[in-house]
Amino acid sequence: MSDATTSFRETHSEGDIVSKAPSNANTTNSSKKRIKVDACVIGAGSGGLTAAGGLGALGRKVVLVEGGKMGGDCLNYGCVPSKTLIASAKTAHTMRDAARFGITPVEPEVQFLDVIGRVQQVIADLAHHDSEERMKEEFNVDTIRAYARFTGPREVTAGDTVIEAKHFVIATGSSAFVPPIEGLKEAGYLTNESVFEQTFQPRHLIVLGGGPIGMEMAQAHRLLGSKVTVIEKGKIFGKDDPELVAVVRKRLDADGIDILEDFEAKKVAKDGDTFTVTIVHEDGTERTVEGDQLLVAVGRRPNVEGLDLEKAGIEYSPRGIKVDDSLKTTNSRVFAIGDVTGGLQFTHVAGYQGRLAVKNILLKALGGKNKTDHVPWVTYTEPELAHVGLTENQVKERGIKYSVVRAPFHDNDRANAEGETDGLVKVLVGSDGKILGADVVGAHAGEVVQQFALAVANGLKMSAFDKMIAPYPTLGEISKAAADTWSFEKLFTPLNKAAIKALALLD
Ligand SMILES: Cc1cc2nc3c(=O)[nH]c(=O)nc-3n(C[C@H](O)[C@H](O)[C@H](O)COP(=O)(O)OP(=O)(O)OC[C@H]3O[C@@H](n4cnc5c(N)ncnc54)[C@H](O)[C@@H]3O)c2cc1C
Ligand SMILES: NC(=O)c1ccc[n+]([C@@H]2O[C@H](COP(=O)([O-])OP(=O)(O)OC[C@H]3O[C@@H](n4cnc5c(N)ncnc54)[C@H](O)[C@@H]3O)[C@@H](O)[C@H]2O)c1
Repeated sequence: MSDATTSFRETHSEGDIVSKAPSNANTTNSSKKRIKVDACVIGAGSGGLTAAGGLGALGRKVVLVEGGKMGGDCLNYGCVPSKTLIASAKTAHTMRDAARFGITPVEPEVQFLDVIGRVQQVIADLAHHDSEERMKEEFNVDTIRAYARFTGPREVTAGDTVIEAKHFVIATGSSAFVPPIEGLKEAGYLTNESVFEQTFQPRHLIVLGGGPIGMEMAQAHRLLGSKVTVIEKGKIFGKDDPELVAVVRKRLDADGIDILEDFEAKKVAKDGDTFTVTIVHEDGTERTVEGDQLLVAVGRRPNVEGLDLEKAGIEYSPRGIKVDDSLKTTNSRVFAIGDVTGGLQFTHVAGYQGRLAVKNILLKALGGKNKTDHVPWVTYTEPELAHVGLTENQVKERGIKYSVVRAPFHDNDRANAEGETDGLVKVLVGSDGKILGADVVGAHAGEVVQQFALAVANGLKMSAFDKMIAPYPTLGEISKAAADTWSFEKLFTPLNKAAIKALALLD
């Protein structure tokens, strides 16, 4: 696949699942235009753009169908706007926090609407990358702007076009899950689709859910000056290592975010501008939280509604479309990738699966298998929280023998110079020295974890760091420090020490 292709932005009951696809099942197909293509990709988000671009670049006749905005969640309602909002929040924090650098601190005057304006501008600046024009010019991919639904095992209808294709790739992503809480619908709420288009700065933002979306948005709003309360039914950052989560928690507490763990929302009421959320602790105690805005971030649901998957014999559940390890659905001509499969929901995973689907369509059995043991993820709070490979729980569940190596940020010269000493690298090492997984918390953890992402993806051992010279002074040296600690412990066993002593005597 071309480099250009790989450079795409990897790119509501049980509750309400808001289908992005309007139901148009009653329209007949006889009056519609019919086209025949090699491949039809449904959804122009991180996964779909990558798959369509790859197939197009390799000479296939491809049609891409997008019902909403080109670029999907990542560009419009996810990664890009969230990281842009966080950038403004960090700037505000730096101004307040300047005293420790010998600079008079100032309380920033946050122009919230300008902050939101910048968010929308950054989206607009990047939109060309995921545009119909670029798809056509660079990859010879035609785009149809309509919601798609299956009208047969090898046929999709989108707007006034019936598409027959040898292969289909479903990449329709996911939507915010809205839990069935009494009064929530009536009160109204923000999701990831509306939080970046707010028209006023919340005085007190209540965030439902302490996962990555909830925590990134909670800290960003707090640093921009809003009061913030997080209501989490379990523990915040439940998928990450608690030892490292504690480091982020210390900072969130210092920022003044009110975090209520083991609390579930029972009822929401709105009176004028005020939301009152009644919450119940797992021990049964009840209390209320009042605020002027409410963000629902309690997880995602795959966009399977409205696709008429039954007509193509594609099995699915509310948790996603069923795929095998080649990403094939129960219809052997149809692949599914990204959030809609209900697996790890990250842009880089959607991109990875997009490339894999291309390989499997073109090379069939010679393609490749979907693997997740080497997938990294980063949550962009301050400090950042990053992970790659197996988690400690997974290592334990699999009965793998392992040891743990730690290297703290406070021993690193650059971290001290930058005033960023709260952090830790924690590496899980197999008995053969193989790097099984790594967690990093601290400034730029998302960059620091990349050395381990390379190592885990390539099955490298800790000894691979021996030959590496890390430039001084960098945060990357912390990874090398962890490897040095491991090598030192392995090398200087009592037996080896005795041998070295004996050799020294011979000298
Ligand atoms: C607030 C937030 C922050 C995030 N931050 C990060 C981050 O920092 N890093 C990271 O890796 N991930 C992040 N994610 C996750 C990331 O956005 C998703 O994992 C990624 O966008 C999934 O890509 P996808 O291609 O599967 O789906 P999407 O990008 O959502 O694309 C799906 C597309 O399909 C279209 N569609 C749906 N149904 C139909 C239909 N029937 N017909 C035609 N088109 C249809 C939709 O309109 C959409 O454009 C974040 C998510 C959110 C919500
Ligand atoms: N930096 C990143 O890469 C990034 C950022 C944001 C989102 N994402 C992706 O998007 C996905 C979805 O993020 P998310 O934060 O919405 O989901 P999540 O599933 O990761 O977290 C949701 C949280 O809400 C809690 N919860 C569930 N029901 C609740 C209720 N009724 N009341 C209170 N709390 C409740 C859960 O215990 C959980 O901690 C992530 O898993 C991730 O894959 C990635």
